[in-house]
Amino acid sequence: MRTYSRQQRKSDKKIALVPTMGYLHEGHLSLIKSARDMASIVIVSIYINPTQFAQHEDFDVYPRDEEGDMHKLTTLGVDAVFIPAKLYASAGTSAASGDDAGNVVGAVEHQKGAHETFIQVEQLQKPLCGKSRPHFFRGVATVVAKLFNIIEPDIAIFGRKDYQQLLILQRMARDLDFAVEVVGMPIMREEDGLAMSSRNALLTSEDRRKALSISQSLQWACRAVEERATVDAEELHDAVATRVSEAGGRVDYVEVVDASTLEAVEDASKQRTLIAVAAFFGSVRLIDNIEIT
Ligand SMILES: Nc1ncnc2c1ncn2[C@@H]1O[C@H](COP(=O)(O)OP(=O)(O)OP(=O)(O)O)[C@@H](O)[C@H]1O
Ligand SMILES: CC(C)(CO)[C@@H](O)C(=O)[O-]
Ligand code: BAL
Repeated sequence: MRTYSRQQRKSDKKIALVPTMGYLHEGHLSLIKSARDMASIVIVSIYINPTQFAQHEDFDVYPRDEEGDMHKLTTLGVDAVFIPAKLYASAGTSAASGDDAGNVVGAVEHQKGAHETFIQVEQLQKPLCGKSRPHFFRGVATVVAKLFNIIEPDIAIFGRKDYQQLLILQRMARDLDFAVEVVGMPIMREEDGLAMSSRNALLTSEDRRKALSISQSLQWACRAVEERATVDAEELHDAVATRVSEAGGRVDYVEVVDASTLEAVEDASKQRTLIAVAAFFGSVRLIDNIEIT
């Protein structure tokens, strides 16, 4: 992979990377189309990264369709697809592969003599998804750093659906001087408003209908702030959480935060505000968010 991308660099080609976990939908394809506008070489990676899944999470059932993905990518005319068999295997079952308490958290395969280095973006990884998935962002940052080192792209493109992930990767690139511009793109939605996600394929049709409560309540909250019906973060939190749980979702979190720092705010009209939701429908965990400017 590195040989290919270095050849492109030698002929002064600008390289854009779109990292994914496959099972591609229109959200991914929109990132790839933007990549095409920004660079002359577009590389897509597909890797279901075990280090970002806890052992109890859905690594084994995560949707996969390599043939379908390759068909979509060929139709879009991407220049290269990187599908590594294995990017990360952890060296041990002690603190090297565990959380602060020394527990093993990733679904990663443990192999003697394998990897033991991780990247952590200390503060930004703590709130929102970091609370219920403490292993998650360390796994993401480590594997994305490896992709950056292998491919050496000029630009890397991520979706704003995974908003905290985007902020963390921007911070990692800045803090560690990666020569990569980390760019965020808008959330693509189904016609009825549901944020596109590979995991939507795991929803029953009834849960698919219930899951609409996420985007609908976020839209409602955004209007409420814009119309000054309510700007109080606690009220917004309670209203969104109630709507999602009354629809049958199990709320993981609803957070009303400063969109740059992810710190809690009191008044949603005072700064660029992010309202972010994670909720389970059946065993499927979905995330979505809305930015209020
Ligand atoms: N609806 C969407 N709109 C824009 N970008 C998206 C959307 N869904 C995912 N992405 C982006 O695509 C990239 C790859 O994400 P990934 O392969 O995990 O897809 P996903 O649909 O988010 O899957 P999951 O169901 O695991 O959340 C990430 O940068 C992610 O933010
Ligand atoms: C960025 C990523 C490809 C890292 O594994 C993943 O978290 C994703 O698909 O959003
Ligand atoms: N896009 C998020 C990947 C994950 O939830 O593991």
